[in-house]
Amino acid sequence: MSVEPAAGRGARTGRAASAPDVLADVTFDERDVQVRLDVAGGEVVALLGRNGAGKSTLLQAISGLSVPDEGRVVVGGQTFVDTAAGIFRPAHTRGLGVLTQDPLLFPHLSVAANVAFGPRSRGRGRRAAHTSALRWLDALGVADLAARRPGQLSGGQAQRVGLARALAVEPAVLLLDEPLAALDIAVAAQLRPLLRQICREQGRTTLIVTHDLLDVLALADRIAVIEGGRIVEVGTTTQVLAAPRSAFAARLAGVNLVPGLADAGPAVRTADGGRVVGVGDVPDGQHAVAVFAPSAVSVFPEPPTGSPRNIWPAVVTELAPAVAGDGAVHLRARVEGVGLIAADVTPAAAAELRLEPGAAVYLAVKAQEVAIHART
Ligand SMILES: Nc1ncnc2c1ncn2[C@@H]1O[C@H](COP(=O)(O)OP(=O)(O)OP(=O)(O)O)[C@@H](O)[C@H]1O
Repeated sequence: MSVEPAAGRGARTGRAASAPDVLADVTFDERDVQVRLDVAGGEVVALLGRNGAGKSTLLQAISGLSVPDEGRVVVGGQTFVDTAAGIFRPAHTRGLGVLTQDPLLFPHLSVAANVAFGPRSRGRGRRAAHTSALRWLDALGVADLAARRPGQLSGGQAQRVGLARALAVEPAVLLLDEPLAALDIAVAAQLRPLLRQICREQGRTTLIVTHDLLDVLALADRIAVIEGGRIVEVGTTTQVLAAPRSAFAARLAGVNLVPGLADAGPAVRTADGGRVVGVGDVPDGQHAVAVFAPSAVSVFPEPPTGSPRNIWPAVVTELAPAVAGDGAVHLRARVEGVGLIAADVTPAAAAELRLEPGAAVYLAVKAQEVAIHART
């Protein structure tokens, strides 16, 4: 897979860290949205929050699709919006790469013409724009679809074309609004590494709205959580997931995450000598994370017999009613070398196992229940 960097964009280290690449400080009265966010050059920020929180409104303020009642939007030193000074640059003059759930391709144009449209409207000649479109389609693995109409594409193909179109304008900033949400899991899993390469490995300043923990883990340097039109939590991905302060981040972090390096197994080897076996294809030695649900963890008083690949002695540290309120007991137990692991057990099992803080137990997790992903 090869995805070329857009001309003129530096690597992550290539930009001055002093000035933010994106500054948005905007208020929408009717929507009750008031947010301020800085994004540094080359940084990938994930915007999280429940439906209606204001994530898309923030992206629209930056892209020019919505006009704030008050505030400023400055990208790469250029003022796109300054309500006090009466400045508003229309969306098509901002040179940003935008991709939403639905790539909104022009149905009457071929795939190649859709991708060439941006460069054309920015003054490139027909031939140069076409050549650039083919280059981007090739980089995204869909060159063979150049002559098709959007109606002849699958969802995943259309999203690759949408990404090629967003990149063909050589955007200063990428704005991605749930780009994988409409795709089925297998197609999203194919596109995620491509997005990772485009955003992170090539150091493109990116804002991505997502509900998916896997997107956050694979792509984001920082997380900003929006609730009720306000940013309630901002931090590095590791900080927010390790110690979430907002309800949304806590729910997102409700899964077990074990970071480390990938090794054959496939498995994740932790810095403290622990190992979690799972399913995944992260190359050996790369940063990886093992992800599994508390419901996938079984608790035993003695080492279980049978097939689970992960069996760990553990000490219970905490018991609480499960967040879901379904009558299950939510337990945390410390596993040497692996860390704190959350497990859900039924109240009957909790009683039978005499689970209480300090109890010595064994945790078992089947390898098939553990997803191993590349990590930021
Ligand atoms: N075009 C619009 N005109 C008026 N109000 C709007 C408009 N679009 C969104 N809103 C309102 O603004 C608030 C924020 O909506 P927004 O679409 O930004 O949320 P979101 O976090 O992106 O949600 P979702 O995850 O559902 O896309 C909501 O109360 C919504 O009803």
